[in-house]
Amino acid sequence: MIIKSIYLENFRNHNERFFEFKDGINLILGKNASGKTNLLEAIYFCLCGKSFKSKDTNLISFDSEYFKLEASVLANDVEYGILCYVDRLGQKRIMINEKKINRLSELIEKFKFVYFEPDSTELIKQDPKVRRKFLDMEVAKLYPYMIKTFQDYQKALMSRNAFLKSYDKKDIIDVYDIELSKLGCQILKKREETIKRLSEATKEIWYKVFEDKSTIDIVFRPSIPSSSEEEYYSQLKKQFEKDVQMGFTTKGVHRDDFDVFINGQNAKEYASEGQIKFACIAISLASAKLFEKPVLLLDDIFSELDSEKRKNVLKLCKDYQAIITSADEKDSLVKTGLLSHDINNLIQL
Ligand SMILES: Nc1ncnc2c1ncn2[C@@H]1O[C@H](COP(=O)(O)OP(=O)(O)OP(=O)(O)O)[C@@H](O)[C@H]1O
Repeated sequence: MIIKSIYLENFRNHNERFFEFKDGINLILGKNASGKTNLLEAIYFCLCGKSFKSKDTNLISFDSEYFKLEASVLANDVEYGILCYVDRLGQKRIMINEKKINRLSELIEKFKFVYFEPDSTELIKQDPKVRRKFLDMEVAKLYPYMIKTFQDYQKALMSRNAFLKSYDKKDIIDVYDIELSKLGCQILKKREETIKRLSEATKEIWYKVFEDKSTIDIVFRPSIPSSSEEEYYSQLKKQFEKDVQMGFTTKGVHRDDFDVFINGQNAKEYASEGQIKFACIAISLASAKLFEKPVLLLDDIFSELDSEKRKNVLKLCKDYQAIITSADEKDSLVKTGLLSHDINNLIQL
């Protein structure tokens, strides 16, 4: 897949800008606060219909009433024109080839991308919610039909929790337990599969980029480890008294987590900041291997990497279209030899 160009109108600090990209490595250089992250956010918005961090109206330039994005994308040999429009009243319109889309999942079905942000280290350091969100995004990109399963599970969970708070008849809760077991098991299976593939790919990347003898493993921690709906259901049932006491569902896929181990030690507890950053880079690049030629959106990936590691990252990126931002001065990149390394397009903001 290739992003050929994007036009931004009143999107954050970009009032009217047009950017063209090439296949291979596109390096965007610019000073702090020049709008590099905002440009990646605009591309991200076009590819999945939302921002990675902000609500839609916050993306409108401070002094404007709306933002508009127009991206030209080539995916599976088909040309797509994506138009996104949001105004201050929160009205939102997303069109692909002049046809309004009904579900955001239509975007995720067509366009595959990987996004690395400087805050990606939160993936390891933060609470399980962040990891579940990341994992479910990976699952959704691999199996777009799972988006509906996630939504249905959330609805069933909320209904069960509401019922637990005002519980009086045990038999009614069974309806929710059956539904949660069915959906929960589907989610569990897909998360397990995805973690397995991600872990294998991460090991490969880790070795290629960091070229040392340390090891990395990703280990899934399901809240209800089970291989069938019946087993899931009976474990859910076992928690029933506790759930009534607590007033919410204490076990299920909404409490799943995964851990990252470096040299057999849990990274969250023992890894250095540098190791955590490397692990997150490796996981992001590994995610790219799960799809067929996704676009890589890599924000500030070079900071804290020495020149050897930067070159290794670039080597891995050159098989994709990668849009990489950096606050480094062009001269300093020339000095480290980075710019002689297959940069296909250099954009100075
Ligand atoms: N809605 C908005 N309207 C106008 N400007 C905005 C809006 N939201 C953010 N900005 C501005 O965008 C600028 C930040 O842009 P961005 O985060 O893309 O910078 P950057 O080039 O990635 O910087 P750094 O190298 O420091 O990460 C800030 O000056 C911020 O005030």
